[in-house]
Amino acid sequence: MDSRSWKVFLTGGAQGLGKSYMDALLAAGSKVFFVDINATAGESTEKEFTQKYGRDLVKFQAIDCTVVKQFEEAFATAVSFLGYINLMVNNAGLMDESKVEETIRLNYLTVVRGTYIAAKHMRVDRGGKGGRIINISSIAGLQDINLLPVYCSTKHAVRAFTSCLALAPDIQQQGIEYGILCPDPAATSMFLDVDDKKMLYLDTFPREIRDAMTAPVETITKGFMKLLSLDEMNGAILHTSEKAMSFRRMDNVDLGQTWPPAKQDEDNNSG
Ligand SMILES: NC(=O)C1=CN([C@@H]2O[C@H](COP(=O)(O)OP(=O)(O)OC[C@H]3O[C@@H](n4cnc5c(N)ncnc54)[C@H](O)[C@@H]3O)[C@@H](O)[C@H]2O)C=CC1
Ligand SMILES: CCCCC/C=C\C=C\C(=O)C/C=C\C/C=C\CCCC(=O)O
Repeated sequence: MDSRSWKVFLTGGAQGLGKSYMDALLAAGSKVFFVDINATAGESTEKEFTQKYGRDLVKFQAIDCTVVKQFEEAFATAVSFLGYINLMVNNAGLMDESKVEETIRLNYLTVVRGTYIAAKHMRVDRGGKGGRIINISSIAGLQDINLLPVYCSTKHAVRAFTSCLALAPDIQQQGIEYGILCPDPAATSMFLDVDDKKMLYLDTFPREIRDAMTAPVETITKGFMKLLSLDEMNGAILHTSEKAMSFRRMDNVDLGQTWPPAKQDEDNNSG
């Protein structure tokens, strides 16, 4: 567990993984402002955490994160509540292959927007106090998963975007560190409510296999807290599964001028 106390802005915290990250952050002494489009679930989570940790430590606002004005205004309200923000968690996400625009808008454009809003506030070289930005990608941001072409590409985009920011030449002056969490499938509504519109070729993915590879929410939260506990987090990509967690680096394999690749090259490149 990280010993620092954080002033946190988190998106999509009403339920699922975001709620669990907040629970761990609050238990470790942090103060959290969270937003979610689901007002009923958000208010219920706020009530639960207020009773558990105290009224001054957690605040919820119902917004649609894809609406830039709502996002900016909620961030400003969060700064008033917290004093400043030194941890931004872009967590809200959607997995539904039948909703192409909505998925790209929430999973990618909104993460870009949220990252820039937080970075503007945090940058030490522009009068801020510095901080960390953790963007939630997925195993689908590390591998090509044929069941989820749209979702998968948004998670690759989140991972690539965040890695690019971590490589900025003025990163030290910014005083910001960028990290990426890549969870395996986890037992949230995203997993429990999956159907053959949300995921392609679902019939090729038997229920027993799905269940066997799905991690408890607590396991993914341990990964989140591990990432946050690093003395130097900038550029870290942490994959967290039911069995293990491991840091990742993206490699680009040169296959030469022959296509299709030899069987051995294909196998070496299949993750
Ligand atoms: N559950 C899983 O297997 C995995 C999830 N992830 C990622 O983790 C993140 C959280 O996922 P879960 O907790 O599983 O999902 P979830 O569906 O349980 O929670 C997502 C939350 O985002 C909120 N949300 C949706 N649209 C919104 C909007 N426009 N504005 C504000 N809030 C909005 C929902 O109301 C919900 O509370 C997502 O980015 C997801 O892609 C990554 C890997 C695995
Ligand atoms: C077993 C998963 C079924 C439903 C998953 C629900 C939500 C998952 C969200 C993710 O971000 C995880 C992404 C992909 C999971 C799907 C398949 C994993 C296949 C992994 C592999 O081929 O190695």
